[in-house]
Amino acid sequence: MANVLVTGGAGYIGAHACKALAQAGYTPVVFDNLSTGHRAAVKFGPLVVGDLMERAAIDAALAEYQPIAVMHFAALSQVGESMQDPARYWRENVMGALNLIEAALAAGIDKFIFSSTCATYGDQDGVVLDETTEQRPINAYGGSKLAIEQMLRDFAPKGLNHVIFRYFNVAGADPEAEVGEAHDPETHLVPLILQAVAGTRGALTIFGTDYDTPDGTCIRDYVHVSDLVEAHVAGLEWLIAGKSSEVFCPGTGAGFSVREVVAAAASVTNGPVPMQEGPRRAGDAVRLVCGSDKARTRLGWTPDRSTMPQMLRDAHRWHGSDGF
Ligand SMILES: NC(=O)c1ccc[n+]([C@@H]2O[C@H](COP(=O)([O-])OP(=O)(O)OC[C@H]3O[C@@H](n4cnc5c(N)ncnc54)[C@H](O)[C@@H]3O)[C@@H](O)[C@H]2O)c1
Ligand SMILES: O=c1ccn([C@@H]2O[C@H](COP(=O)(O)OP(=O)(O)O[C@H]3O[C@H](CO)[C@H](O)[C@H](O)[C@H]3O)[C@@H](O)[C@H]2O)c(=O)[nH]1
Repeated sequence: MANVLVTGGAGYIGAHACKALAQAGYTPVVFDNLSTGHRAAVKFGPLVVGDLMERAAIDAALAEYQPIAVMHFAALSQVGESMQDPARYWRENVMGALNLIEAALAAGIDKFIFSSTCATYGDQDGVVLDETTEQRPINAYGGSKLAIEQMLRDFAPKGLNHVIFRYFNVAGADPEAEVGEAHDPETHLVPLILQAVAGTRGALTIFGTDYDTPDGTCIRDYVHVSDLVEAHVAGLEWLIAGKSSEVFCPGTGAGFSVREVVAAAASVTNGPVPMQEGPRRAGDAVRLVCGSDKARTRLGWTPDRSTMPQMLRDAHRWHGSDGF
């Protein structure tokens, strides 16, 4: 079975990608410093504990496992933290990616799949976001991801073919609850709602109820993590087939407000969601919804688990399990 190096494979999305890769017949080799990931999340192949800031550690992993491709999930990824400490985001995200890209090229790898984000668009309310939308990030997290996208375009002529996925909001968990979302601190809406329902944390605070939306709360495009990682396997097979470097926005085109997610969670969990209304969170865009079918039409991707009840049910099942 061919090896694929999965940086960040001990984290939320990377661990799901490892399961999808294993199911598709690849061996996922995780490279992770365990800063936000979990050793117990690495279930589908070997784990190399290493840091992308150390080029020699990447070289050693590539020499030992000889992967055919790299999936690069590892990153610092909190918008608020990136506004507090931009230097760390520029240093670790950008330098880590540069080390990885140079090491991959030196090892003769020509396929690279990268986790980018709709945070590269900045706050463009009223604009339907797709692969052609101008990118104007408003924080160091989005800026660092945009820099890595540019880096990949600059290195393509050297022979590194790439697929860039600009994610919107990722939610849910493996339907078999083998892996799931476990961040500490948690900042994402769905796990915070489920923790509020379970009583493992206080009431959910809705960040802003005076936005220019039908119910006053922010709107996001949520994709099921298992659908998202299937897009990555399709992206890998796209590159294996010798197709061109591409950007895809794997969103669903459906927008849900915070209140709509809370109401759906109350229905799925059969319980009220303890909540309170609070002020807006700095840096939140009003509406981030994907306006493209490119991933469906070109990759043949069908995000059929990405209904709000399904994402909430799978996340709820995972949160009710023993976790990692
Ligand atoms: N979760 C989302 O909704 C979302 C949305 C858009 C983009 N993304 C992107 O998807 C990727 C994965 O996100 P996630 O939610 O799974 O995050 P996560 O924090 O759960 O996983 C990141 C993993 O990378 C590892 N890591 C971080 N820095 C490292 C380094 N220098 N060297 C080696 N390993 C390192 C961490 O230990 C962790 O296991 C990130 O690149 C993130 O920016 C996530
Ligand atoms: O306690 C909370 C947490 C979140 N929200 C709201 O719920 C929505 C979703 O918030 P998340 O924090 O779950 O997700 P974001 O939309 O902020 O972040 C996502 O998009 C970002 C880009 O804007 C990054 O890519 C990030 O990694 C990704 O999770 C937002 O309107 C937010 O204000 C609340 O009301 N209360």
